[in-house]
Amino acid sequence: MIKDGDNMDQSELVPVLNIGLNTGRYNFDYAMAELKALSVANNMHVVETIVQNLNQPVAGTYFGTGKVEELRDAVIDTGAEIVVANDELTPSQIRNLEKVVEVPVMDRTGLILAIFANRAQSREAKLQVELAKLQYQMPRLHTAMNQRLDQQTGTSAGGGFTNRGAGEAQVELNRRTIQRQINHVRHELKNVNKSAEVKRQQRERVHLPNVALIGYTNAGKSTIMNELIKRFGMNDDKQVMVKNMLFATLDTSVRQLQFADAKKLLLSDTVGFVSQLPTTLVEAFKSTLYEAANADLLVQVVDYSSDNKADMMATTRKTLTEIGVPDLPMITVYNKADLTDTDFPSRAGDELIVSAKDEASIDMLVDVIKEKVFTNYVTATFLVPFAKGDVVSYLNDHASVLKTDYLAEGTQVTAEVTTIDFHRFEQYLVDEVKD
Ligand SMILES: Nc1nc2c(ncn2[C@@H]2O[C@H](COP(=O)(O)OP(=O)(O)OP(=O)(O)O)[C@@H](O)[C@H]2O)c(=O)[nH]1
Ligand SMILES: [Mg+2]
Repeated sequence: MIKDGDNMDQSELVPVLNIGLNTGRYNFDYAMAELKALSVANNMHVVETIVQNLNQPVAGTYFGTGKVEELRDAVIDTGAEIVVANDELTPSQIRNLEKVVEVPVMDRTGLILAIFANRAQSREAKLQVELAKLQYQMPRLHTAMNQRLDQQTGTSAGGGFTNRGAGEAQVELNRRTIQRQINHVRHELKNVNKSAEVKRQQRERVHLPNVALIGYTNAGKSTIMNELIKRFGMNDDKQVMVKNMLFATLDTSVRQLQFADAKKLLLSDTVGFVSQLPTTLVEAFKSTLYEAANADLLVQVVDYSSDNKADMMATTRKTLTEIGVPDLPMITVYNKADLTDTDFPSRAGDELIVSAKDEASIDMLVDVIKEKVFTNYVTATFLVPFAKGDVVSYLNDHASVLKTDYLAEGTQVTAEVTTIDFHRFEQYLVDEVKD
């Protein structure tokens, strides 16, 4: 089930009309339900949906002539202020439709871009979305929606350009303005990337395993992240935002978790995927999903209660490939089992059926994650001279210490350590107990 927003005051939402072309795609109904949820995520309220069965879009107008007239009448009857199409439209289809319906026409790509532009938080995400939006606007300078998108997201370009009927000279001027802005944003991004890169390198130096929650939007990634932070996070760790809305998360958050046996890992919550992700946004995803691309383990979260979970998993796989995430070890977490009749928690190999709010489910998930990432541990005994107190405190902080004895020669510590730490402290080794 896709939800469309929690208790929003409809009067503050823009009335829109959704349109879609049913070309016989087997998941068409789901795609339309998702378009509605995306519209709501962009502060819109869907007053009507009109679909047409056609093998392919009409080149000039998307819908056939009769249907376009029906659409115009429906816009008048319902007071819809925008028409939102389920597919990516050509610039001329948008212009021709706008001429008839006399309200701005937006396509699925424009809608996703607008949501991202409104939600992006970090400077890097904002710049990536701005870049994607400028690239999308470039060939669509003639459309009314372009102007609206611009006003809505308050781009630095300011309003003013793109009026229908604007002269060619004006359009050319605007094109050059956009090109300059694209260059500027690209330049800014390089600087931001540098500082993000420094932070990443710092994290890498800590040598902690990196686990990333990934998957389709609204699957419950952030909810699972918060349950894990609640139980295993550091004291000052903030929770991440959970919302019953598509694209609640647009930036990656990384938190450190520590378990009772002192083992630690880094957990990242990432932006959710959606079908028909605009190609201009793939770049933006690439940089925000750096954490996923460099993870030791991917935890794919799937809404088990959705009839469309197979498609969502296929889209997730496809998007991971598109953004260049390599084939990493992955477990699959079928979430929201509480909304189904299936017993949970349960596990079959690398697949779990859980509910994020259920304690036993989180325990099972933690067990599987630990089993996957803490594989290179050895139990060893080190005799550390008293002068090397920092080594003992390091072991206390980073390893599961099983036994400590104060001997005449120094502190003797038996601990479970990573193979990296094992080699680091090999000089103090007394006895390696087992693998
Ligand atoms: N019933 C039920 N609801 C859940 C469960 N897990 C998450 N939810 C709800 O599903 C909605 C989406 O959860 P999020 O954690 O924001 O989903 P997300 O995968 O982070 O979504 P994006 O950030 O948009 O990619 C919220 O309303 C959650 O409360 C679950 O196990 N059972
Ligand atoms: Mg989220």
